[in-house]
Amino acid sequence: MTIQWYPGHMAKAKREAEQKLKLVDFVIELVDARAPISSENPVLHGLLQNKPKMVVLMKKDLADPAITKAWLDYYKAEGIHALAIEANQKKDVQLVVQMAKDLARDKMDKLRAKGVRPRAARAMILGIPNVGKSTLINRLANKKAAQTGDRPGVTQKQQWIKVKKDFELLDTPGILWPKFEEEEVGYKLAAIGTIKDQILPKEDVAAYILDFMKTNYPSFLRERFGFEGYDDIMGAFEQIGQKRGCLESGGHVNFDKTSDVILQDLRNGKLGSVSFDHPE
Ligand SMILES: Nc1nc2c(ncn2[C@@H]2O[C@H](COP(=O)(O)OP(=O)(O)OP(=O)(O)O)[C@@H](O)[C@H]2O)c(=O)[nH]1
Repeated sequence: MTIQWYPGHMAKAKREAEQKLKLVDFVIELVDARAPISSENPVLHGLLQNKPKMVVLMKKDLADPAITKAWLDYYKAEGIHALAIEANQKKDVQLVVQMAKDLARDKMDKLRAKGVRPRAARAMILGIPNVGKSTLINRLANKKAAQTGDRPGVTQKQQWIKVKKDFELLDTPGILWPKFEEEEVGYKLAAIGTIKDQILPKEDVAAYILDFMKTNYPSFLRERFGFEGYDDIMGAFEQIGQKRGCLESGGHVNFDKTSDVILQDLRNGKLGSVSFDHPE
């Protein structure tokens, strides 16, 4: 889904998320493993008040494994429940269920302590566009999972997916906007495909990726495009365009097509497992 985030849309998304939040015991916040800080929503922390959350770093298959591990260590040190997954790996999805059950158990214990009969803990998935919300909901709602029927929501009926006996998930995610404030964050989000290609010029995003790779992953550049370093970015585009056949009549390199090649190669992992945010 592509959304242009105007202030009115942001206010509406925030209102909807707030309404859904009232219905749940804890939140599953999805971020992109390649940029866990840049892909956080800026206001979620405030919306949660003291509601427990777990963080799922999605698309770990596309991220640098060493940096993902550093992120998990960081979250652990901060006392935040977090794990990294590849949505197509069943065992990874089971880890999400397990961690959610642990959070649910806390809730159940609190209810029991108050003398209230425990009920299934309810959670919702929240995150910025394209982070993998629908994919994870579908994986958690495997065929055996039953719908538990309608329960009154605030403005509409909400459907709950019974993932486990003691853990139910709201079947629609909360969608919040990405960060826009810092230019570099914008480039990172555009690089991983989280904000629309129209928002930042494609060639600028492709140039950002090449510069980032030159500094952080030069060997991946060599493996994919046949060179490591370069002095001028135009020369790098020329080489890639020539190598990948992004040519116009007269044999000139087409920079627009070359940008597409760079963006696609990064987004589908062909440039290697690349992380844009570091915990420090
Ligand atoms: N490589 C990889 N791709 C994933 C993973 N999880 C989701 N995706 C892909 O990411 C893209 C976006 O996933 P969605 O589930 O549609 O994301 P969403 O957050 O629901 O997106 P919106 O509807 O825009 O809010 C899809 O192409 C998914 O196949 C993952 O773990 N690894």
